[in-house]
Amino acid sequence: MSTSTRLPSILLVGCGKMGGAMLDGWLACGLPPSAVIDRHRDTLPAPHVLVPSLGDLPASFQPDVIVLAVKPQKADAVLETLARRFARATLLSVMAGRSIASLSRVYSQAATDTAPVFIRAMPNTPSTLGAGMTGLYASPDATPEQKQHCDSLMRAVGQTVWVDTEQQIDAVTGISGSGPAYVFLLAELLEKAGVEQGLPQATARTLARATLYGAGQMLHSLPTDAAELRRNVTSPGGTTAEALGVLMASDAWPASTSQAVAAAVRRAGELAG
Ligand SMILES: NC(=O)C1=CN([C@@H]2O[C@H](COP(=O)(O)OP(=O)(O)OC[C@H]3O[C@@H](n4cnc5c(N)ncnc54)[C@H](OP(=O)(O)O)[C@@H]3O)[C@@H](O)[C@H]2O)C=CC1
Ligand SMILES: O=C(O)[C@@H]1CCC=N1
Repeated sequence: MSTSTRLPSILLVGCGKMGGAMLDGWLACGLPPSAVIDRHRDTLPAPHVLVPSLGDLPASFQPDVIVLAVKPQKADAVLETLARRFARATLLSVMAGRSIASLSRVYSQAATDTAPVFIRAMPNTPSTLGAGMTGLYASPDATPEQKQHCDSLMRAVGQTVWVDTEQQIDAVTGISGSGPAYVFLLAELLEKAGVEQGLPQATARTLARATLYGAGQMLHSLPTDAAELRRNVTSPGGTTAEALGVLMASDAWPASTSQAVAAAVRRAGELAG
């Protein structure tokens, strides 16, 4: 997905699986001159700056938005360094769980006279293809311009939805942040089941992946309820009904999906800090 809105310049701290996925999408959308702190990448296309640590940043560099994409457990050291360098900053955190209160506390303790504004985003890795889904929450002191900057960044790599409470970001994490992993697990399990039914592995893999792609395309392109799309596959007395009878038994998918999402949301709460 592309955007006609001009993207803000960024300082990206943490360029692993999620930071890297977003960066790929932003570079494809004409990111203005920005900087990335990363110890693994060798190059970044001009005019962007790649440095191994915050201390190596050009002194004059002032991004519109600082994107925090390190692990929640590693945030404090990063925030302490940032606070000493950027007194006024818009910080977009994609970290699961870490609350704005805990991030603000670390920032303010590290340097006095700071006025950071935190916005939380929960993206997902399909952002790398412009097919991301991001939930966003802004602290009440965020200005419309700061929110717009963060929204345009995340819309450049997919869809965005704003939520009303910070707690709801944890629910977003359990559904769409972690969600691609659930889908990839289904691909793995379908492939395995195909092999169990006598198909060559490569054939089972193609069938599983193409089926998830096709079904995903239908969900993306059609306004039809998922339940109706499911019923359209399910002939009375046919094969799908037999399979769904297994999957939809109360102790199978319905319960395990709810429990899995609840476990993710609970873990996000534990990471709040
Ligand atoms: N993966 C996902 O699908 C999603 C992840 N997130 C969130 O994104 C964040 C990152 O997760 P993920 O990308 O999976 O993790 P990764 O471990 O892949 O990426 C984190 C990156 O941050 C780097 N890093 C650590 N400390 C610093 C530092 N001081 N300065 C610069 N870079 C640093 C790490 O480098 P090194 O290895 O050298 O330590 C690593 O490259 C997490 O907070 C997670 O909650 C959110 C949504 C989805
Ligand atoms: O597993 C995690 O904690 C991160 C957040 C959502 C997806 N990956």
